[in-house]
Amino acid sequence: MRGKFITFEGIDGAGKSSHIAGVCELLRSRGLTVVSTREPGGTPLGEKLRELLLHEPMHLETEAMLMFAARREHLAAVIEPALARGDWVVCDRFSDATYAYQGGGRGLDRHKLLDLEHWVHGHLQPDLTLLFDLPFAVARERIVLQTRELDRFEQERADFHERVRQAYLERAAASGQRMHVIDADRPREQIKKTVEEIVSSICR
Ligand SMILES: Nc1ncnc2c1ncn2[C@@H]1O[C@H](COP(=O)(O)OP(=O)(O)OP(=O)(O)O)[C@@H](O)[C@H]1O
Ligand SMILES: Cc1cn([C@H]2C[C@H](O)[C@@H](COP(=O)(O)O)O2)c(=O)[nH]c1=O
Repeated sequence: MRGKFITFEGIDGAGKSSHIAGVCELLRSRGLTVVSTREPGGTPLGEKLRELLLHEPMHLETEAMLMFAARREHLAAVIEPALARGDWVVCDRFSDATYAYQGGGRGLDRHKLLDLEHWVHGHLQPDLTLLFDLPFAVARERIVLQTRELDRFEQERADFHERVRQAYLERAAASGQRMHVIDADRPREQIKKTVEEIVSSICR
């Protein structure tokens, strides 16, 4: 039987990465084989593209096309073979991020993104997407506590991140049952409980 595809989304610093390992553990405890991966990245080529995308200035359309180029490689080398084997794939970001960041944040025409999406993954969509939602100011406070250098996206102004957040919420509202909005402005333990309840609902 084909595996399931779960993605995590949210503005930078929303706290999603903190919960990915827990979800993989939960799925493995139910006897499932899990592949945990991320975008942009997830393959040797994708990780090289990630470095460029996060640190090298580039034209907006170049950015969108490189996101989808990395995704094409990721789908071909990792995601599609894993799902075909019956493994479950847990991915830190996927195409919803392109609609939110390149579409909402940067203002790229949605039709161009639809064309790229159709080319790269046709009708394949995640079975479940967890959208970690919180105000930008809260996410920013969390990010500044980290001592590392901020990447190109994290360095963007508040209005960029507000548009990304809005685009995510609009996408969630239009997604039917696929996307679940999680209030991420709460203590970690409460979020963990919500995440586990949602993920458990698709394990049955
Ligand atoms: N519920 C929470 N309350 C307070 N701090 C949190 C919470 N969840 C995560 N953090 C902290 O916020 C920071 C960002 O968390 P994390 O890296 O999980 O976010 P992220 O959504 O994956 O971010 P990015 O997309 O930028 O990689 C980390 O320092 C993490 O320890
Ligand atoms: C997949 C994808 C990602 N991004 C942005 C979003 C983040 O700012 C970075 C990735 O960093 P993270 O630590 O893994 O969150 O890339 C994007 O703009 N468009 C995309 O499609």
